[in-house]
Amino acid sequence: MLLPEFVNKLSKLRSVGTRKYFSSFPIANEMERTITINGGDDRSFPKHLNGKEASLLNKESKTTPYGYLFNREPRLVGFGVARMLNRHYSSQHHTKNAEHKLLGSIPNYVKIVEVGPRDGLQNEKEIVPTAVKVELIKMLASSGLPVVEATSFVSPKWVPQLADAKDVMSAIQGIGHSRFPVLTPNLKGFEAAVEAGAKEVAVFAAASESFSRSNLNCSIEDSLARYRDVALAAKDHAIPVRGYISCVVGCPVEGAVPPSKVAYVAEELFNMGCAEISLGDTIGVGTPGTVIPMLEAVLDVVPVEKLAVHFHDTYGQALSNILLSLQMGISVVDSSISGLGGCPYAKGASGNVATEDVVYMLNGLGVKTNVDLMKLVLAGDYICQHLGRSSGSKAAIALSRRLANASKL
Ligand SMILES: CC(C)(COP(=O)([O-])OP(=O)([O-])OC[C@H]1O[C@@H](n2cnc3c(N)ncnc32)[C@H](O)[C@@H]1OP(=O)([O-])[O-])[C@@H](O)C(=O)NCCC(=O)NCCSC(=O)C[C@@](C)(O)CC(=O)[O-]
Repeated sequence: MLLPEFVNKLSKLRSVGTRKYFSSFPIANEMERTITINGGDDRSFPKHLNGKEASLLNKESKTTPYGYLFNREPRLVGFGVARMLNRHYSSQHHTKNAEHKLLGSIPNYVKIVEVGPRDGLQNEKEIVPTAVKVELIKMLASSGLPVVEATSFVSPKWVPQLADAKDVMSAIQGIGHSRFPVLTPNLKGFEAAVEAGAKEVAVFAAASESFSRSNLNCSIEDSLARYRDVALAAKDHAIPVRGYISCVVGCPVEGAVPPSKVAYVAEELFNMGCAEISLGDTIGVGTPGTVIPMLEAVLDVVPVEKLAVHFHDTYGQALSNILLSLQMGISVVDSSISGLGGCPYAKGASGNVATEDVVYMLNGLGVKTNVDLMKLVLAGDYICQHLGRSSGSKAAIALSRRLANASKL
């Protein structure tokens, strides 16, 4: 599609029924911005496009950088249209919402920690090629995500999918502005991670004894002892350590987990120097009814600014749990692109909350994330194509559908 045709298409969009959405939209500026972004960043055109359309796009990409294809149902979609939808669903329409008395306590900015390349992929049976992982990480970083957890330096016998951790780390050195922490279960993993260029690491304990044994092959106390060694070594290297706690409301073996147990582990991780503590509902059983008492117990021992939440969406409760966590002052949220994920040692647990859904909700609340939702949708499309499955993000599915409909007008 050439530029004039594309602009025609946009004018048509403005004149047929979509006026109420787009009438105040500064098309010229937005087109300029789109062209600048795409012109300066050739990765805006993912390399996973199909046959004829891909070659057309490649051929035209220098002169028509606003063209974009979704390859599941090949069609040319104006990237400007994508941007318009992005704008339509952005916080610009909702900046006042956070001033409502029910939302007044939520933070102005939320840091999203993208865990898709690690938590999202670790459970995949088929080995995902290193190049695909690297491309995914690059796409996620280019969407503006401040933190993309890249991989794990764990035993390849335990998690074969992430056996290429060293290669992934070497391929992403120096890209973008995101931080790329990695999981390290012990000193051996920490040393390997540092050698591979990791600048941040994460340790992972559990609030349930049974889960600790199945995930780490040791008791909670033994895991904390290992993590003290990792924290000491990290201090020597000036490397920040994040501490995860799994099973903060429920365990696949033990059932309900008392808030006091979570608070105990959180305080231990905090005291050993963890810069951030992420509270994981590993099997996604929590509701606001169980998450509130757990958070209250942890907030008694760890300052709110050190806490993050990490919800899986097995029972569809993740967004409500995130909203109440924000209302309780937490401003760091973990999520996974397209809702990928599930822990190999938590059978039946479904994916993490989808990053696209979290960003969509935060945009609607007028909370800043600095993440470009449409670029996330493209990253999700890329990895779902590779895995041969549809997205677990409702927002991504709805936005893709709107794009498809807009392109037909
Ligand atoms: C902790 C261990 C290693 C203990 O595993 P082990 O078998 O008890 O350990 P070991 O010390 O006896 O070592 C066994 C073998 O592993 C090797 N090994 C030992 N350490 C490493 C290492 N770091 N990197 C590479 N290799 C390692 C070690 O060298 C040895 O090799 P061998 O002599 O047999 O050839 C194992 O249990 C493990 O790797 N567990 C990781 C499990 C995992 O990654 N789970 C998923 C992440 S947690 C999660 O997803 C939850 C979270 C964070 O997302 C939050 C939430 O949702 O709740």
